[in-house]
Parts: sequence; structure tokens; C-alpha cells
Amino acid sequence: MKLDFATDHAGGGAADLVQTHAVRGEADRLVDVLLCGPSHLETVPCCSVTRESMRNGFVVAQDEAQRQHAALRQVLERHGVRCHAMPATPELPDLCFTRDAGVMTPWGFVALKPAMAHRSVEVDHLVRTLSAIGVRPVRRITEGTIEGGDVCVARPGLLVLGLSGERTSTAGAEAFAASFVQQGWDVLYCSFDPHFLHLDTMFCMLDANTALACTDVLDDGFLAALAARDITLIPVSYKEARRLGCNVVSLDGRTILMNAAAPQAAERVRAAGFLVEELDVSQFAACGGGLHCLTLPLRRLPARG
Ligand SMILES: NC(=[NH2+])NCCC[C@H](N)C(=O)O
Repeated sequence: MKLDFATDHAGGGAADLVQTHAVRGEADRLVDVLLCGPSHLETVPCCSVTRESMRNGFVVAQDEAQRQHAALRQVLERHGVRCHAMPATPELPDLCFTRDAGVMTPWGFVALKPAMAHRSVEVDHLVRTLSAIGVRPVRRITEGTIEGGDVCVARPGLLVLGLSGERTSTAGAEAFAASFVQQGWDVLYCSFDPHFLHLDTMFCMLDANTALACTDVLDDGFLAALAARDITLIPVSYKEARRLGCNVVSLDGRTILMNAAAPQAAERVRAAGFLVEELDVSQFAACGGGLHCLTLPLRRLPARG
């Protein structure tokens, strides 16, 4: 497979702009992020959490969803994060979960290949939106399927990929991983049942050596592989993870945005010395996504550097 990250980045013009956008680790300092407002958010019965909400009669309360999303944006901006907006559109009801259609890597933006039909059509919309701010894909995945919620660029040298077989397939994950392998990165695969949707509902990095994890659910081999890499886990219960309580955003390896509906997880993260900002994201959680899903980091800078 030919990977031309290096050549794509050589030279001037747009390539220089692309080069300034990169994510080398989930806990580096977040500088630029892509958000999309929930004007067209709707329940789509494509994941277990949303199906449960629908059984319970949940319908999106537009005003409340807008308020919660505006509060997220305010917190990000208060922490100095530049928020870019993707226009919402009626035919894309899950678009506010900007995490899933693409991923920023150390070598530039990679357009993904979502499994769900209504999500796969988000990719072109995302690519157009990013082009307008000078970010063009260095690669587009064409093999298998892969969604951004299953991608964790954990820290420089370590990539973690979720494999449910439903949203992300082995072919998609391996195609995405190829460029990292080529650059000498260690790649860990985490297999789980499609019930759990994406890796980021059960595993999110807090700093380079600490992650929040639904340890009761995660595969023992995966937990052992994390331990072997000196990653300490702060456990989250299944019930809080199902409320998207494990689905968090590390702003800088120190300040963590967390779902207010998971107070035990927040308490443990605080006890471990992190600063926690709790946010109400109940409208989104009912649709299967939390804070991590609502944010697509475009640029993170190493804490010291
Ligand atoms: N990164 C995530 N966990 N995203 C959650 C997406 C939720 C959305 N309803 C879906 O099923 O596609």
C-alpha cells in the first residue's frame, strides 16, 4: 500500500495548513476542535442505547440539546480551544457526533468509512467542511469499515483500535493502522460485542499513562496489554459507561470534560488528581453519544513544546 503522508506534507500552500493540523496523542493540549450543532439531531435506532431511549419514549428536546451543546462550546472556549462549526443538515441526524466520520492523525486528516448508511454519507460533508478551513484529507479509507469512535491515537507511538466487527471491521481497522505500523507505532486491537457500539464508550485516555475504562466489560487480554504498556486504568461501572460516562475529553492531560450523569467516575478522576468539568449531555447520551463523540480534535499540541 502506498502511503504518501510525507509527500503530501512537503511543499507549500495548502499542504502547510494541513501540516499544522495534527493529533499525536489524545491527551495533548487541545487547540482546535470541530463541532456540529444538534439542529437536526434525531434518534436513529442504530445502537443499543438509542433503542433503549426510544423504548422509553425519549424524543430529542431541541431547545435543551441546543443549550447543552452551547454549554459544551463555552467550556471549550473558556479553556482556550478554538471551535470550528460544521453546518448541520436535515438528512444527517447523527452529524453532531463529529468524532465518527474522520480522524486527525499525526500526519494529517484521514477520512473514514462508517458502516452505518446514514453515517457513511457524513464523510463527504465532513471533507467539504474541513476543506473550507484548509484541512484536506491525506487519505481516505476504502477497505472494510471504520468509525472514529473506534480510533484512539492514545499517545505518540501507541494506537488503540476498537473492533466490534459491526461498526469497525478487521479490514477497516488494519487499513487505518497501516500508516501507523509503517511509522513504527505499536497498535493494540480491542475486540468487543457490537452492543457496546464504539471503543470510546468504554475506553478514553486522560493523560499519556492513564485511561478511564469500563474494566468489567473490556477483554482481559486488552487490559493486560494496557498494563504491559504502563497504562493505569480508572474503572467506570457498566451503568455509568452506558450513560456515556466513560466517553470523556481530555483537554490537556489534566482537565477532563465529563458527563454529569456519571458522578462516581467523576469522583474517581478527581481523586486521581485531574480537574473535572462536568457537563449535562443527556440529550446526546440518549442518542448514543457523549462528549468524546461530540468532538473531533483537529489540532493538539504536546503539553511541553
Ligand atoms: N463515537 C461515538 N461513540 N459515537 C456515537 C454515535 C452514536 C450514533 N447514534 C451512532 O450510533 O452512530
